[in-house]
Amino acid sequence: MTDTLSLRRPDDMHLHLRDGAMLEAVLPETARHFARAIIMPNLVPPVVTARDAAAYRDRIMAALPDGMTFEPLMTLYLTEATDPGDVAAAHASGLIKAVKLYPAGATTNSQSGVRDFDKVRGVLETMAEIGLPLCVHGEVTASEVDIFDREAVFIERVLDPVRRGTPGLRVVMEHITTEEGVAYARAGGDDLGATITTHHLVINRNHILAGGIKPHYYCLPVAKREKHRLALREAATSGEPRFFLGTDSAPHADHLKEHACGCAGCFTATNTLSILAHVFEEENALDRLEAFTSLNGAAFYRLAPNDARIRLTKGPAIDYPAKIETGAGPVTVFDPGFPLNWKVED
Ligand SMILES: NC(=O)N[C@@H](CC(=O)O)C(=O)O
Ligand SMILES: [Zn+2]
Ligand SMILES: [Zn+2]
Repeated sequence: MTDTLSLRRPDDMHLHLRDGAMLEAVLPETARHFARAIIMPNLVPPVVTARDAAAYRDRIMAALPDGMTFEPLMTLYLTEATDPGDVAAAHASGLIKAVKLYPAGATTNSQSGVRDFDKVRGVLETMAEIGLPLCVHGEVTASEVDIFDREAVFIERVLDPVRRGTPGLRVVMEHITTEEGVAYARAGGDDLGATITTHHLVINRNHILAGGIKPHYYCLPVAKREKHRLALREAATSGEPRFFLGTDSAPHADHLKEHACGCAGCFTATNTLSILAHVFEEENALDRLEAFTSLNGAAFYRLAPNDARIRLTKGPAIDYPAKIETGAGPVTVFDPGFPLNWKVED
């Protein structure tokens, strides 16, 4: 029986660090275990220009506690006014690793996102030329589309036409939640990747709604029915290069989650690796955990994998905080609903 695991230091290819007091509190939770992360740009106001991204990167590095190392991989928030020249320059200088597409109104702080895809055609064409990935929040926003169908409908109505209209565009389907998402990612070539979150491997929609509403399990895309969770577990543990970890760890202060109109997002940075080891062990796939957390994402982003390693050991249930304190209020740590026996060693 395996009770020790050594992995190359992981990368989180979809992370929300926020800003200010929240950034200060959540950054160490990620930097403790992860070497790098793709940093989501949905601040208020969003990170739209190269200048915004450089300033945000500096604030992240200033918030990093002494003695910790971490490399933020910056992204730009795509708007209908984004300048292709600014994007190309930010890529050429090494400042940004991706551009993020939020359909306007799809999720937290997406109101500056894209409504009319014709308006971003020039940027997408530039990105295809220079090989810069587009990270996509893949949900339609049409009010008549059922929230549980919004990902599958997006693939058909938006993602597939955009990809066909911009040959060579490299795309990451972010936080996929459905068997349709898994199948579409699999049908693509090397220019298509997909992130899978920790929480979508653990919860289905019953966790949110059965026996009382559980706001800390509410995120977007919303967790779907059990067959979709099983499809995600199969994909994540398959070792296939197109699937990699993007935790989408998305902190919101408790008073904004436990609210009549609660925010979407699960905060998983603190215990993600312990949960993933548990899930991969259940699927008899511990030998493929490193591909998911540390190799596949780096390869997609054309980065060398990290040289440093982390070690996990299996033992008595670990302790982790139910909440972390932040200057913006307490933030609840995702509760997987089972004890965690895999511990990341210091
Ligand atoms: N995933 C979420 O539920 N929330 C994210 C936004 C996002 O990634 O869609 C957030 O910024 O809070
Ligand atoms: Zn999203
Ligand atoms: Zn996100």
